[in-house]
Amino acid sequence: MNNGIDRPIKLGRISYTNAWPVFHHFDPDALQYRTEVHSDMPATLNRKLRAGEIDIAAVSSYAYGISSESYYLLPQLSVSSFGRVQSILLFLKSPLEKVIHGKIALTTTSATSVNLLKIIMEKFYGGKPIYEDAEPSLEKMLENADAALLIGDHAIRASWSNHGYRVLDLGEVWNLWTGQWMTYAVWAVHKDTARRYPEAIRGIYEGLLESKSMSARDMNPIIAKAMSQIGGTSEYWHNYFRNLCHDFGTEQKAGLQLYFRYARELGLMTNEIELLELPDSRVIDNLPNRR
Ligand SMILES: C=C(O[C@@H]1C=C(C(=O)O)C=C[C@H]1O)C(=O)O
Repeated sequence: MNNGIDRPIKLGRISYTNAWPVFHHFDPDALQYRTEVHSDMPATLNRKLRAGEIDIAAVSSYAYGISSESYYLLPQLSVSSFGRVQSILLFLKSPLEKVIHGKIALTTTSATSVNLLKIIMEKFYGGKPIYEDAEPSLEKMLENADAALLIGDHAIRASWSNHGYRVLDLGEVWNLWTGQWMTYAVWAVHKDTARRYPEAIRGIYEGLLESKSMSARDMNPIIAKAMSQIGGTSEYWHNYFRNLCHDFGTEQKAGLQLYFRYARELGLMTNEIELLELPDSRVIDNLPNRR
């Protein structure tokens, strides 16, 4: 079933629930071209895409930003929120005044949110904390730190525990200070792969879009799966997915460009970024440098 392409296309899937709507109904076996799905934490997918170990993936928007010259974005796909996101959370053991000059433990699973936290701490709050990478385990992280950043299902589970800490939702803080959307993840493909295998990439892209729209029509199967795998109530998950947006339109792009600008101002990235989207496959077919 490889239809003339010499190897499978490797697709990276974020294992956190926030990306499920885009992947849940995606069936690699229904595609014309062989596609292997690799499920992982965002930071691992960021690294694997960068290293060329996978071809196309949902990645941290920050990871896209620092390597954007190598990638096309898949249009109309992101993980974004306008305000509260409920799964990018800073748990405070000490008062905020101490945290901003104290020590913060950062989950090793993230790239966007650790840099969003730096923007919030340094640019918005005028602090300069020390950051320390840590495995995503709330109590362990807080043994030696004033606050801990968790994302995804680690953050969701920790928010349900009876921890007694004050919690900041970084999507909410970003929106309060900027009035903008925040985009945490985007879908990116290596330009090389898109040029070499335009139809295979187009097939994957259309499969992801189809999954997104099926999920938008009926969230119940995803909510049932989240309840059985992670726990929580149907109401919690309805509300969680209502706050998330998987589109990537003008407003989400404006918010992401502002995030990139602030990251540049803090020296967290260097280049200006053009959000270059996957061209139509007929256009790719005619690109002069197609190999
Ligand atoms: C909304 C979320 O979005 C994400 C946050 C990411 C990051 O911080 O690098 C990467 C991918 C998404 O998982 C979340 O993890 O809760």
